[in-house]
Amino acid sequence: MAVAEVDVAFIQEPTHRPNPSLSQEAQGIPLIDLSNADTDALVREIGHACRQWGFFQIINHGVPPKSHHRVQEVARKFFKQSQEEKRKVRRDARKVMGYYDTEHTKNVRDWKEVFDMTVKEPTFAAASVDPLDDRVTHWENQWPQSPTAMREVCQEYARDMFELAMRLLGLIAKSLGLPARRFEEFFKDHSSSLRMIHYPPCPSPELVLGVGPHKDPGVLSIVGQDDAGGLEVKRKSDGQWVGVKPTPNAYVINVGDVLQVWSNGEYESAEHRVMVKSEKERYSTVFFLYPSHYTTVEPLEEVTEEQNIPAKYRAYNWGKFLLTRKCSNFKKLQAENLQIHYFKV
Ligand SMILES: O=C(O)CCC(=O)C(=O)O
Ligand SMILES: [Fe+2]
Repeated sequence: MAVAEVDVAFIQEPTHRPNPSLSQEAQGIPLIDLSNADTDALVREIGHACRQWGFFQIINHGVPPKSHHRVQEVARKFFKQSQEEKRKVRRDARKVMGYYDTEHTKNVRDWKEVFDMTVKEPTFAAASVDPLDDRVTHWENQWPQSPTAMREVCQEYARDMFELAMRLLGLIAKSLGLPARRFEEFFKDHSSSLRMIHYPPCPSPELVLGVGPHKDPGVLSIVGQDDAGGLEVKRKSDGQWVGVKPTPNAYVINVGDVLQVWSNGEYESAEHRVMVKSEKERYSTVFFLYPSHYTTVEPLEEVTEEQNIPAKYRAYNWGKFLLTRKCSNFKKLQAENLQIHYFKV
């Protein structure tokens, strides 16, 4: 029986199990052409996509296709190596970047292996989750011996992604009626990271998930996927899971929790998950845009006080939040990990 083939740690609760045979690719997930010379129209499109979906694809974004191909190629070479080789750059409680294959989303193990790198080197970070402890530490990357090009290829790709993320954020700021550079102050010592993910084929794709249902905690995420498919977003209008169609040379953008708080809920982070397949493996690359660790995340005055709208979220410290989440993704806990709704007023 198929159940016996996957470890029980991977098995989702019946209500969270995917339905690979019924999965439909959504009509209507916005596809936005970033080369549109009509900036006002572009800003309106972005605003609409953030409001209706919190999820959209972009094309003609200016990042050369070669940049994504190269990073996918090094990822493939890296993940093809033996477990022993990969574990030489294994992430642990002290070294938070590197290889990792036992991550849990909401306490169920994901059917995936990842390699994480921090973008700014070094990256300043909170030293502990204790709110009274104001010590700062820094995160560094670990690089494998092979493939030798991995470091350079990833660093270059991360630079491209950061530039693209800041450009998108400029358009998003405008769509909220703010100056294009309104958010820049939060990224002086940004704590963004880049993650390469490999989803191996799975004998029981109907019982597990590559990544369980979740919302991304940061500002926004940029996903580069291959042609395998499997990424699904929960449609806000009816709560239905719908597939995000792999589109050549496109990136998938999703709104994270920080943007939800900054916009005082005007834009909402979208819940998403990844299904796996029995025959086909999948590779993806995700850039997570995160502010400086010392950022106090709270609804912007321009969208609350100045418009007489009460703040819907309490302020919180980004560095503590990120570290708390990182620690909880590390192992199976007895309780739900820290979620943004805890900060709802
Ligand atoms: O692999 C993907 O397409 C998305 C992964 C994801 O949602 C995440 O790592 O937060
Ligand atoms: Fe995600």
